[in-house]
Formats: sequence, structure tokens, C-alpha cells
Amino acid sequence: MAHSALSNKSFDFIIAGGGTAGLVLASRLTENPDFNVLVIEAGSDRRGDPMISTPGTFLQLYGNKKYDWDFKTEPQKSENGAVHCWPRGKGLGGSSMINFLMYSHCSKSDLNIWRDLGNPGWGWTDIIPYFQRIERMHLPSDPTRTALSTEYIQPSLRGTSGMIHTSWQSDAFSWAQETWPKQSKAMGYPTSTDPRTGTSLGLFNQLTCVDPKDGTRSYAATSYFVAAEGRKNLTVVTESVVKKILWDTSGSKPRAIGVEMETNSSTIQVQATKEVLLSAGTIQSPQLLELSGIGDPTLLQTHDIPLVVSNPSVGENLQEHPMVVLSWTTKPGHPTAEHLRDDPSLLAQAMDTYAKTGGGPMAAAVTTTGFLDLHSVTRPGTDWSALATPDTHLPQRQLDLLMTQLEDKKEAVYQVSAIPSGNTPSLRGIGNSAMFFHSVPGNYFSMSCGLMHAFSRGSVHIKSSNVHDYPEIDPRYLSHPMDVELLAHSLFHMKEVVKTPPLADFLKDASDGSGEKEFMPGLKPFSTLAEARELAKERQLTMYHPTGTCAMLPREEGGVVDTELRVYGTEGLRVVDASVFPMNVQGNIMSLVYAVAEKASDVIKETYAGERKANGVDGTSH
Ligand SMILES: Cc1cc2nc3c(=O)[nH]c(=O)nc-3n(C[C@H](O)[C@H](O)[C@H](O)COP(=O)(O)OP(=O)(O)OC[C@H]3O[C@@H](n4cnc5c(N)ncnc54)[C@H](O)[C@@H]3O)c2cc1C
Repeated sequence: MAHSALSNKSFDFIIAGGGTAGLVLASRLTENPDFNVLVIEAGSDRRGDPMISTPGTFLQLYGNKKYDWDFKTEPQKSENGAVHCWPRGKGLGGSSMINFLMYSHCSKSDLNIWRDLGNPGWGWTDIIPYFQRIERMHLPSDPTRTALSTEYIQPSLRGTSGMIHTSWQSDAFSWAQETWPKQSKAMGYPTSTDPRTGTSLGLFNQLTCVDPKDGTRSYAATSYFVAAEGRKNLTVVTESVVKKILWDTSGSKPRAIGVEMETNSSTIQVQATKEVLLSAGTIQSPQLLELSGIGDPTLLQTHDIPLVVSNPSVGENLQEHPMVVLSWTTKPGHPTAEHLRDDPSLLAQAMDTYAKTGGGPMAAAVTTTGFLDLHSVTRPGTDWSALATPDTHLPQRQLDLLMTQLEDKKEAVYQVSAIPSGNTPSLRGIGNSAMFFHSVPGNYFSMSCGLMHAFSRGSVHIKSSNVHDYPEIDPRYLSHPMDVELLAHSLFHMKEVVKTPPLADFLKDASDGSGEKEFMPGLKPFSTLAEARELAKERQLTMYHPTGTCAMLPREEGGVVDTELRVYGTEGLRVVDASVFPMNVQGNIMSLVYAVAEKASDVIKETYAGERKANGVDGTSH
């Protein structure tokens, strides 16, 4: 549809943001031919762009405004003013279009905590069917099963006919991938089980969102959107920005009746007869609420935005997975990413293999990951409960639940990952691509430890009434002392891991006789906890998993949406994306974003099922 033809047109549902969650909604809602749906997406349709579809090019997308909003955080007080780049996907598919393709899973306890926070219907058993519905898992070939030790997966727990392809590469296994599960055994970690069982510890090679048919990225635009694309009841406009929600304030509650949007340099209004659904993500869904008059009255007044609903919780409760990375020098003869950097003929060969077969190194994403509990990583003797200090940004109930998970021997406190490549965290404020594509001569291996349940809470708020002004993002990284201590301990543990064979056999010994492995140049040695704390502050990075800014919680406990994801105090308005997570969960969160959107689609369909019957559409009585 021509953008101009949209003006004053009406739809049953308007979805603001055609990202990960937005395209699930679009696809599922238009299964009902009676629903007329409009999706408005700020970015472009990048299907077919090899930079997106080739798994091996993802690290080059960050900071490129063609694909990435390229947000920056506020200077972080607890990190001597450090600024972090926060990439977010801009285009059909949103962040699923640019992410690392890792297909992970939350724990049973993570979701039961959601339920216990006042969200009946959102516990483990409630959400599991949606995980099944999302996934189309491809069994590994025999060489893959042997090389990557994939036997921990229980196929019976997995979806095999869903929208998102999950698989492992079929060739070009790296020494790091083959060694990783063996390292788990050598460290005495628990034997890995399928994360779908609800608990999952140890190191393993996880699934990635790659369609093995041609080795391409499987994401919201190539799956959910493709399934719905030809439907007459779906309209998708790209390169168009939702500016704010339109209201009817004549009833007892303000009702969302459409949106104001900018398209082709003009501003138009489009009507929604049933609902407006915000799926603009953790940064921009709260931005749109505030621009539309829902938020803290003082903040809205500062920006001359008329108050529609007072709710100071909008944009609060921001949570992330902070992580630290260490890198070591590899021994000669073990290929790393730097070999591709330094030898253009190797890169050309990899590209050629990918073009001809859809395989080779360019078809591989990161698989080497795992989860560890507190006691597997930290040094004995720390009084963790003494570090659980109250914080005005962290509700006491959340603090208590965080402590329960921290002390639970079955729960992951850390996600540990590895890649055969160096990393330069000092460039965290310059760009994520620059950090990975470092220019330090030599070959390296990196390991990271990320906190699954951070204690620090931040916020996202508008800086002006203009949708084009990026909001103020303040994760308040490491503002809680627990996070600093947990990361500091993990730095010591990583040093122990790399000193243990088989991994130790691939890394150079330090030349100073210390018995340590040789760090990548520029990395400061540390031997005391005080030094490790400082290093954690210098090297802490984003894991790209912000959540929680439009939390599904009781309103008096910081909630923005209820258990049907309706925005408190309004009618005809829901938020469906990662911003509704009340508390962050273990692992890479995309699978849960898909699951939340699948469940939301069911809830919305159910809301109007009665209406269809009442209208006699199903041939039933009035
Ligand atoms: C670099 C990176 C790596 C990651 N790696 C992984 C990984 O390997 N595995 C994993 O599980 N998770 C990963 N994640 C996290 C995961 O991808 C996201 O949490 C998830 O995709 C978020 O989905 P969403 O629907 O909440 O938001 P998004 O998918 O970001 O969708 C929001 C959409 O709204 C659009 N939008 C915003 N504002 C407006 C507006 N005003 N008007 C119109 N459109 C608008 C945006 O352009 C975007 O398309 C990663 C994320 C990033 C950024």
C-alpha cells in the first residue's frame, strides 16, 4: 500500500514495531481473516541482504545505521564514566535480524518467579507449549553429533514444526567447539542436560537460529512474516516511524484509537478500531508510552507532554546481563578469527564455500556456551548475604528472589561463553564491531562470564518530546555491589578454566613463570580481589539483553502492564516485547521474546473470540 493511502485509514490492530515480537503478533493475528492488521516498522525489509542472512557476518552489523539503531548509554557512574554501545535491530525482524543467532532457554525457576510476582498464567508449565510452537529443530548429522557432543539435547522436548529453524553447523567445527564439552567434564561441572528440562548447568554447544537447508539466518522476518506476507488482512509499512498514540479520552479510561506516524517525510494519523500494540522493544516501547502521555507526570511536564495516565514505573526496572571477557594468546596451529582477518585468501575461500554450499565457517554462529551455579565459580568464604544490600531501584521482593536463585545449586548464576578470537573491551564505547575486529597482532581465545540475574536496576526515559531524539539509557551497571563481586570472582575462575587441559593445551603459557596463561596484550594481570573488582569495572560489557522497562507486575509493585499485557489505566493498548519481562532470565532471551509474543497472540485472539461469536461470524447464536 502506498504510504499516502494509509492516512485516516482504520485497522483492527496497529502494531508499532515490526521486530521480533511484532512480527509474531502480525503473523498470528492475521490467521484470523476477520482481523485487519497494520505493522509500522522504522527500518527496512532486509531479507536477502547477505550481511543479514550469512551467519558469519553478524559482528559487522553493529554501529551501521542501515541495520542498527546504535544507541549509547549514559556515562556509567560505577565504571568511571564509561559509555556502552547498545545495538538494537532496525528493520523487519528487529533485533532478531542482527543478533548472535544463539538459541538459548530460561530456567523453570525463572518463569515460576514471574508467576509468583503476581502473574498467574506465566509460570513454567504455562509457557512451555509456546517454546514447542516456536521451534523447528533439525537433528544433527553424525559428524556434528560427534564433533559438538550434542547428545545432551532431548529431541522429544523440542518443537519440530515451528517457525524458527534451530540447528548446528554441519562442518567447519573449530577446536574450541570440539574442546568445550570436554572442558566441562575436566572441570567437574554438572553433566549438561537439555535446557528444556528446566535446569541446565555445564558447558555445551547450543543450537543456533540457522536454516540448515541453505545455511541462512532464521529470524522473525524470514519465518513469521513470510508465513503471513500474502494475506490480504496484513499491511506492513517500513521506513515509517510511530510518533505517538492517539487517544479518545471521553470514556472512564483513555482509549488508544490509533497512532500518529511519520512516513515519507509527512505526518499522518491512522486509526485502530480494536487495539494499538507496542512492540518497539525495551528502549522504544517506554519511549512511545512517555511520548504519548503515560509516565511520570514531572518528566512529562518537563517536555510539555499532556498527561494521560500517571505511572512513574514506565521506563524503570531496566535489567541487563552484564558480562566480563578475558582473552589469551593461542599456540600456533590453532585457527582463530584473526587468521581470517590476516589472510584475505582464507576469507575469500570461506565466502566461496558458503556461496557454493551454504556451509563452511561463514555458516557457523556461536555455539560454545553454558551455565554455572554460584559455587562452581566463586571462591569459598564470601558472605553473599552480607552483599545483598537494599537499593532504592531494586524492590525488596526482587532482592529476596534474587538471593533465592543465587543460593540455589541448580540455578545458573553465570552464562559462560567462548570464542576463538580476541576482544578489546576498551573499545566498548566506540563500537561493538570494533571490539571484536581488533587490530592487535596475534591470535587469541576469549572467554566471558555474564550475570544471569543482575542486582543493578536502571532506567530508560525520554530526553525530549521528539521521537527522533534517542532516550536516555542508564543501565546503572555495577551500581549494586553484588554485581561487582560476582563478576570479580568470575575473572579468577576463568583463569582456572584455561589452565586446565584440554583447553590449556591450546593456549600459550605466560613467559613470567607465574603458571598462568599468556593474556592478550593490553590486558592487565590481576591477583587480588580488589584488582579483579577494578578490572571488572574496566572490562564489563553488554550481553545485549535489556528487559523490564514496561514490566508485567502488579501496578503498585512497579507494573506497567497486567497479565494480559494491557497498559494499566488505559483501554485498547498493550505492550508485547522484551520490555514486559518483570525480571530477567537465564541465557539469550530471544526464545522467550518469541514465546511471550505467541502467548500474547493467543490472549488477544481469545479477547475477541466472544465478539466473533456475538456477531454470528461463526454461525453461532447472538
Ligand atoms: C547485538 C545483539 C545480539 C543479541 N544476541 C542474541 C542471541 O544470540 N540470542 C538471543 O536469544 N538473543 C540475542 N539478543 C537479544 C534478542 O535479539 C532481543 O532481546 C530480542 O530480539 C528483542 O525483541 P523485541 O521484540 O523486544 O525488540 P526488537 O526485536 O528490537 O524489535 C523492536 C522493533 O521496533 C522498531 N521500532 C522501534 N521504535 C519504533 C517506532 N517509533 N516506530 C516504528 N518502529 C519502531 C525497531 O526498528 C525494531 O524493529 C541480541 C540482541 C542484540 C541487539
